[in-house]
Amino acid sequence: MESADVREDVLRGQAQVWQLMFAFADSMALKSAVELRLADIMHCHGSPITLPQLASGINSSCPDVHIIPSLTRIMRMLVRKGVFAAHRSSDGSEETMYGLTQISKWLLRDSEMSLAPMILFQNSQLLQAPCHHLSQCVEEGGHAFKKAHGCEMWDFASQNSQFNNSFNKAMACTAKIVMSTLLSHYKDGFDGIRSLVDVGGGTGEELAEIVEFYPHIKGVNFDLPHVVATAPVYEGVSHVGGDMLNAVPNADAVFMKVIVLIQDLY
Ligand SMILES: C[S@@+](CC[C@H](N)C(=O)[O-])C[C@H]1O[C@@H](n2cnc3c(N)ncnc32)[C@H](O)[C@@H]1O
Repeated sequence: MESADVREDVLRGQAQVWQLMFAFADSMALKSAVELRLADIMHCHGSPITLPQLASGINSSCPDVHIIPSLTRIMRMLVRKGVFAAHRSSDGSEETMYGLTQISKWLLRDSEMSLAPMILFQNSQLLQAPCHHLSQCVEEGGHAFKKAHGCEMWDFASQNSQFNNSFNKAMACTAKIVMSTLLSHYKDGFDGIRSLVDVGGGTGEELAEIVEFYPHIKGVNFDLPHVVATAPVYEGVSHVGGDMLNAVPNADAVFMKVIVLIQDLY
């Protein structure tokens, strides 16, 4: 007969399966927080906020009374994960007040340091669809993106402007975060360089950060034509479209970030 400890372990294993089974619900709740701009509503309010106040800040044609039940459930999940803070009001009303945490500050849409575009992209239906083909990739080989969408990701992006924009914004939002750390630690690395080409540089944000820090550098942002076609103008940076598998523009040094690995993934 099984001991009580073994039975306890078996039941714990079962509970962990349920947690894994519903792990997607966490990322979907996070995505909905960004879509509904919950962090921005709290930020604009400037102090902890009640659920009806949060509901009234949501851009919806529905009366608040219809919004509140589903918003309550989403907030419950997000508070449990530490995305938002919740505490009882001190005015004696017993109402729950919601506020930002160090996690939700990264969800602010208009902040310079925001992961909102990355959250929206990573959890979009278009990027989630390939995940349903993982076992098929093991069984047959091949790439999940192609199985889901019928072509490689870069070709898909060149034909689908919504996906292209969402991808480029997702990449760009990490540029400020990563580059500020890189530039403060890799101090002397750029000193002797007069020109720098960022291969697979997206819409040029990371190179713009480098050139702003080292204005003596002439920056060349190199990426696929459909990507540079949407790139903003940055002082000291020129955009060149092409395929790095054929040739890359000449420069004193080449910068590459998150490029080699993804060639294999997609
Ligand atoms: C994961 S993103 C990284 C973007 C940026 N380096 C960063 O770290 O945020 C990969 C980039 O490589 C570009 N890319 C993919 N294949 C390419 C190719 N054959 N030639 C030039 N760029 C390419 C994509 O368009 C995309 O902008």
